[in-house]
Amino acid sequence: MSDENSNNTASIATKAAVKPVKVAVLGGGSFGTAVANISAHNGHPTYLWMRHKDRALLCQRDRENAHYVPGYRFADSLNATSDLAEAVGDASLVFVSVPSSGFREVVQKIKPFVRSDALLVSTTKGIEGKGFTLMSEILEQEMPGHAIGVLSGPNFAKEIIEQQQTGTVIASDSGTLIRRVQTVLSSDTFRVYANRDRRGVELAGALKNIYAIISGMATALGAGSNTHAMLITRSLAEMSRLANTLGANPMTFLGLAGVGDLILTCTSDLSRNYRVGFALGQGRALDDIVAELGQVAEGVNTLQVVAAKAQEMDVYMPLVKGLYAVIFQGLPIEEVAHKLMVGEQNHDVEFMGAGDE
Ligand SMILES: NC(=O)C1=CN([C@@H]2O[C@H](COP(=O)(O)OP(=O)(O)OC[C@H]3O[C@@H](n4cnc5c(N)ncnc54)[C@H](OP(=O)(O)O)[C@@H]3O)[C@@H](O)[C@H]2O)C=CC1
Ligand SMILES: O=C(CO)COP(=O)(O)O
Repeated sequence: MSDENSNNTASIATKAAVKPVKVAVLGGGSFGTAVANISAHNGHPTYLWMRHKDRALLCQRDRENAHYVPGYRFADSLNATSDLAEAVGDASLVFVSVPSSGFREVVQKIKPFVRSDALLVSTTKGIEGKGFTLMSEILEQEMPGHAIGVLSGPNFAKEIIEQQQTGTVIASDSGTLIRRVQTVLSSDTFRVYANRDRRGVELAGALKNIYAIISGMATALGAGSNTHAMLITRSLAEMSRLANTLGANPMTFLGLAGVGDLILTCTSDLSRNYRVGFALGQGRALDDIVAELGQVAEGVNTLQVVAAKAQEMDVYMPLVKGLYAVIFQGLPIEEVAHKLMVGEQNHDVEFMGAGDE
Protein backbone atom coordinates (compact mmCIF):
# COMPACT_ATOMS: atom_id res chain seq x y z
CA MET A 1 0.00 0.00 0.00
CA SER A 2 1.40 3.43 -0.93
CA ASP A 3 1.79 6.18 1.67
CA GLU A 4 -0.98 8.06 -0.05
CA ASN A 5 -3.37 5.12 0.27
CA SER A 6 -2.50 4.44 3.89
CA ASN A 7 -3.05 8.13 4.72
CA ASN A 8 -6.46 7.99 3.06
CA THR A 9 -7.37 4.88 5.02
CA ALA A 10 -6.30 6.54 8.26
CA SER A 11 -8.36 9.66 7.64
CA ILE A 12 -11.42 7.64 6.58
CA ALA A 13 -11.07 5.52 9.73
CA THR A 14 -10.82 8.64 11.91
CA LYS A 15 -13.86 10.24 10.31
CA ALA A 16 -15.91 7.03 10.57
CA ALA A 17 -15.15 6.92 14.31
CA VAL A 18 -16.53 10.43 14.90
CA LYS A 19 -20.21 10.48 15.79
CA PRO A 20 -21.99 13.32 13.95
CA VAL A 21 -23.43 16.00 16.25
CA LYS A 22 -25.80 18.82 15.39
CA VAL A 23 -23.95 22.14 15.16
CA ALA A 24 -25.38 25.67 14.90
CA VAL A 25 -23.48 28.73 13.65
CA LEU A 26 -25.15 32.09 14.23
CA GLY A 27 -24.17 34.84 11.80
CA GLY A 28 -24.17 34.40 8.05
CA GLY A 29 -21.17 36.61 7.28
CA SER A 30 -17.81 35.49 5.93
CA PHE A 31 -16.46 33.90 9.11
CA GLY A 32 -19.69 32.20 10.20
CA THR A 33 -20.04 30.67 6.75
CA ALA A 34 -16.43 29.42 6.78
CA VAL A 35 -16.80 27.78 10.23
CA ALA A 36 -20.16 26.23 9.36
CA ASN A 37 -18.86 24.74 6.15
CA ILE A 38 -15.84 23.14 7.87
CA SER A 39 -18.17 21.47 10.35
CA ALA A 40 -20.52 20.33 7.58
CA HIS A 41 -17.62 19.02 5.50
CA ASN A 42 -16.68 16.88 8.48
CA GLY A 43 -20.13 15.27 8.29
CA HIS A 44 -21.88 17.13 11.12
CA PRO A 45 -25.42 18.33 10.37
CA THR A 46 -24.77 22.08 10.58
CA TYR A 47 -27.24 24.98 10.60
CA LEU A 48 -26.03 28.42 9.53
CA TRP A 49 -28.42 31.06 10.86
CA MET A 50 -28.73 34.46 9.17
CA ARG A 51 -31.18 37.18 10.09
CA HIS A 52 -32.73 37.79 6.66
CA LYS A 53 -35.16 35.16 5.41
CA ASP A 54 -34.71 35.98 1.72
CA ARG A 55 -30.95 35.57 1.93
CA ALA A 56 -31.23 32.30 3.86
CA LEU A 57 -33.60 30.89 1.24
CA LEU A 58 -31.26 31.99 -1.54
CA CYS A 59 -28.22 30.45 0.18
CA GLN A 60 -30.09 27.19 0.79
CA ARG A 61 -31.28 27.03 -2.82
CA ASP A 62 -28.01 28.04 -4.49
CA ARG A 63 -25.74 26.18 -2.00
CA GLU A 64 -23.50 29.22 -1.56
CA ASN A 65 -23.48 32.52 0.37
CA ALA A 66 -23.06 34.69 -2.71
CA HIS A 67 -23.14 37.98 -0.80
CA TYR A 68 -20.20 37.29 1.54
CA VAL A 69 -18.26 34.36 0.05
CA PRO A 70 -19.24 33.94 -3.60
CA GLY A 71 -18.24 30.66 -5.21
CA TYR A 72 -17.72 28.78 -1.92
CA ARG A 73 -19.91 25.70 -2.34
CA PHE A 74 -21.86 24.47 0.69
CA ALA A 75 -21.17 20.93 1.86
CA ASP A 76 -24.18 18.59 1.75
CA SER A 77 -24.66 18.69 5.55
CA LEU A 78 -24.91 22.52 5.64
CA ASN A 79 -28.34 24.13 5.95
CA ALA A 80 -28.94 27.89 5.80
CA THR A 81 -31.92 29.12 7.79
CA SER A 82 -33.38 32.31 9.27
CA ASP A 83 -35.32 30.27 11.87
CA LEU A 84 -33.46 30.43 15.19
CA ALA A 85 -35.40 27.52 16.72
CA GLU A 86 -34.52 25.31 13.75
CA ALA A 87 -30.86 26.35 13.95
CA VAL A 88 -30.15 25.92 17.66
CA GLY A 89 -32.85 23.48 18.76
CA ASP A 90 -31.14 20.14 19.63
CA ALA A 91 -27.69 21.50 18.69
CA SER A 92 -25.00 20.29 21.07
CA LEU A 93 -22.48 22.89 19.89
CA VAL A 94 -23.34 26.52 19.08
CA PHE A 95 -20.90 29.03 17.54
CA VAL A 96 -21.80 32.72 17.71
CA SER A 97 -20.24 34.63 14.79
CA VAL A 98 -22.17 37.89 14.70
CA PRO A 99 -20.29 41.18 15.15
CA SER A 100 -19.97 42.43 18.74
CA SER A 101 -22.60 45.15 18.13
CA GLY A 102 -25.34 42.50 17.69
CA PHE A 103 -23.91 39.71 19.84
CA ARG A 104 -25.98 40.18 23.03
CA GLU A 105 -29.20 40.71 21.10
CA VAL A 106 -28.76 37.42 19.21
CA VAL A 107 -27.77 35.47 22.34
CA GLN A 108 -30.86 36.77 24.16
CA LYS A 109 -33.03 35.55 21.27
CA ILE A 110 -31.68 31.98 21.30
CA LYS A 111 -32.20 31.42 25.05
CA PRO A 112 -35.58 29.67 24.78
CA PHE A 113 -34.32 27.18 22.19
CA VAL A 114 -30.87 26.11 23.38
CA ARG A 115 -30.36 22.67 24.95
CA SER A 116 -29.32 22.95 28.62
CA ASP A 117 -26.09 20.99 27.94
CA ALA A 118 -25.17 22.80 24.70
CA LEU A 119 -21.57 24.01 24.46
CA LEU A 120 -21.31 27.69 23.46
CA VAL A 121 -18.40 29.24 21.54
CA SER A 122 -17.79 32.85 20.52
CA THR A 123 -15.77 33.55 17.37
CA THR A 124 -16.32 37.31 17.60
CA LYS A 125 -13.29 39.61 18.00
CA GLY A 126 -14.80 42.60 19.75
CA ILE A 127 -15.65 44.07 23.17
CA GLU A 128 -18.99 45.46 24.40
CA GLY A 129 -18.42 49.03 25.59
CA LYS A 130 -20.77 48.93 28.57
CA GLY A 131 -18.78 47.37 31.40
CA PHE A 132 -15.89 46.38 29.08
CA THR A 133 -17.65 43.06 28.52
CA LEU A 134 -16.02 40.28 26.48
CA MET A 135 -18.26 38.16 24.23
CA SER A 136 -17.71 35.05 26.36
CA GLU A 137 -18.80 37.08 29.39
CA ILE A 138 -22.01 37.98 27.55
CA LEU A 139 -22.55 34.24 27.01
CA GLU A 140 -21.95 33.64 30.73
CA GLN A 141 -24.34 36.42 31.75
CA GLU A 142 -27.12 35.47 29.36
CA MET A 143 -26.73 31.67 29.43
CA PRO A 144 -25.47 30.70 32.88
CA GLY A 145 -24.56 27.06 33.45
CA HIS A 146 -23.27 26.35 29.94
CA ALA A 147 -19.66 25.48 29.11
CA ILE A 148 -18.21 28.42 27.21
CA GLY A 149 -15.30 28.79 24.81
CA VAL A 150 -13.60 31.24 22.47
CA LEU A 151 -12.26 30.43 19.01
CA SER A 152 -9.57 32.84 17.81
CA GLY A 153 -6.39 32.89 15.75
CA PRO A 154 -4.84 34.05 12.48
CA ASN A 155 -7.84 33.08 10.42
CA PHE A 156 -8.88 35.09 7.39
CA ALA A 157 -12.20 33.60 6.26
CA LYS A 158 -11.11 34.06 2.66
CA GLU A 159 -8.06 31.84 3.12
CA ILE A 160 -9.92 29.20 5.13
CA ILE A 161 -12.31 28.99 2.21
CA GLU A 162 -9.40 28.61 -0.22
CA GLN A 163 -8.27 25.69 1.98
CA GLN A 164 -5.01 27.38 2.89
CA GLN A 165 -3.47 25.49 5.80
CA THR A 166 -4.66 27.30 8.90
CA GLY A 167 -4.19 27.06 12.67
CA THR A 168 -6.64 28.34 15.25
CA VAL A 169 -7.08 28.23 19.05
CA ILE A 170 -10.00 27.00 21.13
CA ALA A 171 -9.85 28.39 24.65
CA SER A 172 -12.06 27.19 27.48
CA ASP A 173 -12.13 25.98 31.08
CA SER A 174 -13.98 22.94 29.80
CA GLY A 175 -11.95 20.03 28.44
CA THR A 176 -15.16 18.57 26.99
CA LEU A 177 -15.74 21.74 24.98
CA ILE A 178 -12.16 21.86 23.76
CA ARG A 179 -12.27 18.24 22.57
CA ARG A 180 -15.68 18.71 20.93
CA VAL A 181 -14.53 21.75 18.95
CA GLN A 182 -11.31 19.99 17.92
CA THR A 183 -13.32 17.00 16.69
CA VAL A 184 -15.92 19.03 14.84
CA LEU A 185 -13.56 21.48 13.12
CA SER A 186 -10.21 19.71 12.59
CA SER A 187 -9.38 18.81 9.02
CA ASP A 188 -6.41 18.38 6.69
CA THR A 189 -6.32 22.16 6.28
CA PHE A 190 -7.64 23.37 9.64
CA ARG A 191 -5.74 22.60 12.85
CA VAL A 192 -7.23 23.46 16.26
CA TYR A 193 -4.89 24.10 19.21
CA ALA A 194 -6.08 24.21 22.83
CA ASN A 195 -5.54 26.93 25.45
CA ARG A 196 -7.05 27.25 28.94
CA ASP A 197 -6.54 31.04 29.08
CA ARG A 198 -9.89 32.08 27.63
CA ARG A 199 -9.50 35.70 28.72
CA GLY A 200 -6.07 36.05 27.11
CA VAL A 201 -7.12 34.43 23.82
CA GLU A 202 -10.24 36.58 23.63
CA LEU A 203 -8.48 39.84 24.49
CA ALA A 204 -5.76 39.09 21.94
CA GLY A 205 -8.31 38.64 19.14
CA ALA A 206 -10.08 41.90 19.96
CA LEU A 207 -7.04 44.06 20.68
CA LYS A 208 -5.02 43.19 17.57
CA ASN A 209 -7.64 44.92 15.40
CA ILE A 210 -6.57 48.28 16.82
CA TYR A 211 -2.95 47.69 15.84
CA ALA A 212 -3.97 46.49 12.37
CA ILE A 213 -5.50 49.94 11.84
CA ILE A 214 -2.22 51.55 12.92
CA SER A 215 -0.18 49.31 10.61
CA GLY A 216 -2.42 50.06 7.64
CA MET A 217 -2.07 53.75 8.37
CA ALA A 218 1.73 53.43 8.59
CA THR A 219 1.83 51.66 5.21
CA ALA A 220 -0.18 54.44 3.59
CA LEU A 221 2.31 56.95 4.98
CA GLY A 222 5.25 55.08 3.44
CA ALA A 223 6.65 53.41 6.58
CA GLY A 224 9.62 51.13 5.96
CA SER A 225 10.36 47.64 7.28
CA ASN A 226 12.14 48.93 10.40
CA THR A 227 9.10 50.96 11.34
CA HIS A 228 6.69 48.07 10.78
CA ALA A 229 8.81 45.69 12.87
CA MET A 230 8.94 48.22 15.71
CA LEU A 231 5.21 48.90 15.50
CA ILE A 232 4.19 45.25 15.58
CA THR A 233 6.55 44.43 18.45
CA ARG A 234 5.50 47.42 20.54
CA SER A 235 1.86 46.57 19.77
CA LEU A 236 2.45 43.13 21.24
CA ALA A 237 3.99 44.68 24.35
CA GLU A 238 1.08 47.08 24.73
CA MET A 239 -1.72 44.58 24.23
CA SER A 240 -0.19 42.03 26.58
CA ARG A 241 0.36 44.77 29.19
CA LEU A 242 -3.37 45.57 29.26
CA ALA A 243 -4.36 41.90 29.16
CA ASN A 244 -2.00 41.08 32.03
CA THR A 245 -3.55 43.89 34.09
CA LEU A 246 -6.96 42.38 33.33
CA GLY A 247 -5.94 38.94 34.60
CA ALA A 248 -4.87 37.20 31.38
CA ASN A 249 -1.66 35.20 31.03
CA PRO A 250 0.88 37.27 29.04
CA MET A 251 2.38 34.04 27.66
CA THR A 252 -0.82 33.55 25.64
CA PHE A 253 0.35 36.49 23.53
CA LEU A 254 3.24 34.36 22.24
CA GLY A 255 0.78 31.92 20.68
CA LEU A 256 -1.33 31.78 17.52
CA ALA A 257 -4.15 33.87 18.98
CA GLY A 258 -1.66 36.53 20.11
CA VAL A 259 1.38 37.25 18.00
CA GLY A 260 0.07 34.95 15.22
CA ASP A 261 -3.09 36.96 14.63
CA LEU A 262 -1.27 40.25 15.22
CA ILE A 263 1.25 39.52 12.46
CA LEU A 264 -1.51 38.37 10.11
CA THR A 265 -3.72 41.41 10.45
CA CYS A 266 -0.90 43.96 10.64
CA THR A 267 0.68 42.79 7.39
CA SER A 268 -2.16 41.95 5.01
CA ASP A 269 -4.72 44.00 3.19
CA LEU A 270 -7.09 41.06 3.48
CA SER A 271 -7.67 42.54 6.95
CA ARG A 272 -10.57 44.96 6.98
CA ASN A 273 -9.08 46.78 9.96
CA TYR A 274 -5.78 47.20 8.11
CA ARG A 275 -7.68 48.55 5.11
CA VAL A 276 -9.51 51.06 7.34
CA GLY A 277 -6.12 52.25 8.62
CA PHE A 278 -4.69 52.46 5.11
CA ALA A 279 -7.59 54.62 3.92
CA LEU A 280 -7.29 56.86 7.02
CA GLY A 281 -3.60 57.26 6.21
CA GLN A 282 -4.60 58.44 2.76
CA GLY A 283 -6.62 61.19 4.44
CA ARG A 284 -10.09 59.77 3.86
CA ALA A 285 -12.97 60.25 6.33
CA LEU A 286 -13.76 57.37 8.71
CA ASP A 287 -17.51 57.37 7.98
CA ASP A 288 -16.93 57.05 4.22
CA ILE A 289 -14.38 54.26 4.72
CA VAL A 290 -16.68 52.22 6.97
CA ALA A 291 -19.66 52.71 4.66
CA GLU A 292 -17.64 51.57 1.66
CA LEU A 293 -16.23 48.50 3.45
CA GLY A 294 -19.66 46.83 3.70
CA GLN A 295 -18.30 44.39 6.32
CA VAL A 296 -17.47 44.69 9.98
CA ALA A 297 -14.15 46.26 11.15
CA GLU A 298 -14.32 45.73 14.90
CA GLY A 299 -11.16 47.76 15.65
CA VAL A 300 -12.85 51.17 15.45
CA ASN A 301 -15.25 50.40 18.30
CA THR A 302 -12.61 48.43 20.23
CA LEU A 303 -10.31 51.47 20.09
CA GLN A 304 -12.87 53.64 21.90
CA VAL A 305 -13.61 50.98 24.50
CA VAL A 306 -9.92 50.24 25.16
CA ALA A 307 -8.85 53.90 25.26
CA ALA A 308 -11.42 54.50 28.01
CA LYS A 309 -10.35 51.37 29.91
CA ALA A 310 -6.64 52.26 29.71
CA GLN A 311 -7.39 55.69 31.12
CA GLU A 312 -9.63 54.29 33.88
CA MET A 313 -7.02 51.72 34.94
CA ASP A 314 -4.01 53.93 34.25
CA VAL A 315 -2.41 51.42 31.88
CA TYR A 316 0.34 52.81 29.63
CA MET A 317 -0.92 52.38 26.03
CA PRO A 318 0.72 55.08 23.89
CA LEU A 319 -0.28 53.51 20.55
CA VAL A 320 -3.94 53.31 21.54
CA LYS A 321 -3.81 56.85 22.89
CA GLY A 322 -2.15 58.09 19.70
CA LEU A 323 -4.62 56.39 17.34
CA TYR A 324 -7.53 57.68 19.41
CA ALA A 325 -6.14 61.21 19.16
CA VAL A 326 -5.88 60.90 15.37
CA ILE A 327 -9.31 59.38 14.74
CA PHE A 328 -11.47 60.98 17.41
CA GLN A 329 -9.66 64.18 18.40
CA GLY A 330 -8.46 65.26 14.96
CA LEU A 331 -4.72 65.42 15.74
CA PRO A 332 -2.44 65.21 12.68
CA ILE A 333 -0.87 61.74 12.27
CA GLU A 334 2.63 63.23 11.88
CA GLU A 335 2.34 65.07 15.19
CA VAL A 336 1.22 61.91 17.02
CA ALA A 337 3.99 59.81 15.40
CA HIS A 338 6.58 62.40 16.46
CA LYS A 339 5.31 62.38 20.06
CA LEU A 340 5.53 58.58 20.13
CA MET A 341 9.18 58.66 18.97
CA VAL A 342 10.33 61.26 21.47
CA GLY A 343 8.20 59.98 24.37
CA GLU A 344 9.47 58.48 27.61
CA GLN A 345 12.18 55.82 27.04
CA ASN A 346 10.84 52.38 27.79
CA HIS A 347 11.90 48.77 28.42
CA ASP A 348 12.07 46.33 25.55
CA VAL A 349 10.71 43.17 27.18
CA GLU A 350 8.22 43.25 30.04
CA PHE A 351 7.04 40.60 32.57
CA MET A 352 9.16 38.27 34.66
CA GLY A 353 11.73 41.02 35.12
CA ALA A 354 13.26 40.44 31.66
CA GLY A 355 15.18 43.50 30.51
CA ASP A 356 14.58 45.47 33.72
CA GLU A 357 17.46 47.45 35.09
N1 LIG B 1 -13.85 37.52 8.39
C1 LIG B 1 -12.79 37.03 9.03
O1 LIG B 1 -11.76 36.71 8.40
C2 LIG B 1 -12.84 36.82 10.51
C3 LIG B 1 -13.80 37.43 11.31
N2 LIG B 1 -13.80 37.21 12.64
C4 LIG B 1 -14.76 37.86 13.51
O2 LIG B 1 -16.05 37.31 13.28
C5 LIG B 1 -17.04 38.29 13.56
C6 LIG B 1 -17.97 38.34 12.35
O3 LIG B 1 -17.18 38.75 11.27
P1 LIG B 1 -17.49 38.44 9.75
O4 LIG B 1 -18.25 37.18 9.57
O5 LIG B 1 -16.23 38.58 9.03
O6 LIG B 1 -18.44 39.68 9.45
P2 LIG B 1 -19.18 40.06 8.11
O7 LIG B 1 -19.18 41.54 8.05
O8 LIG B 1 -18.66 39.26 6.98
O9 LIG B 1 -20.68 39.53 8.40
C7 LIG B 1 -21.39 39.90 9.53
C8 LIG B 1 -22.60 39.00 9.63
O10 LIG B 1 -23.27 39.25 10.88
C9 LIG B 1 -24.62 39.60 10.59
N3 LIG B 1 -25.09 40.54 11.59
C10 LIG B 1 -24.65 41.79 11.84
N4 LIG B 1 -25.33 42.34 12.86
C11 LIG B 1 -26.26 41.42 13.23
C12 LIG B 1 -27.28 41.40 14.20
N5 LIG B 1 -27.49 42.44 15.01
N6 LIG B 1 -28.06 40.29 14.30
C13 LIG B 1 -27.85 39.25 13.49
N7 LIG B 1 -26.90 39.19 12.54
C14 LIG B 1 -26.10 40.27 12.42
C15 LIG B 1 -24.60 40.19 9.19
O11 LIG B 1 -25.89 40.09 8.66
P3 LIG B 1 -26.36 41.02 7.40
O12 LIG B 1 -25.65 40.47 6.20
O13 LIG B 1 -27.82 40.81 7.39
O14 LIG B 1 -25.94 42.43 7.71
C16 LIG B 1 -23.61 39.23 8.53
O15 LIG B 1 -24.22 38.03 8.20
C17 LIG B 1 -16.30 39.62 13.81
O16 LIG B 1 -16.25 39.85 15.19
C18 LIG B 1 -14.91 39.36 13.26
O17 LIG B 1 -13.92 40.08 13.97
C19 LIG B 1 -12.93 36.35 13.22
C20 LIG B 1 -11.97 35.73 12.46
C21 LIG B 1 -11.82 35.97 11.07
O1 LIG C 1 -9.47 38.50 12.61
C1 LIG C 1 -9.20 38.35 11.44
C2 LIG C 1 -8.22 37.36 10.98
O2 LIG C 1 -7.73 36.58 12.01
C3 LIG C 1 -9.88 39.19 10.42
O3 LIG C 1 -9.39 40.48 10.53
P1 LIG C 1 -10.25 41.71 10.00
O4 LIG C 1 -11.52 41.73 10.82
O5 LIG C 1 -9.38 42.89 10.18
O6 LIG C 1 -10.55 41.42 8.55
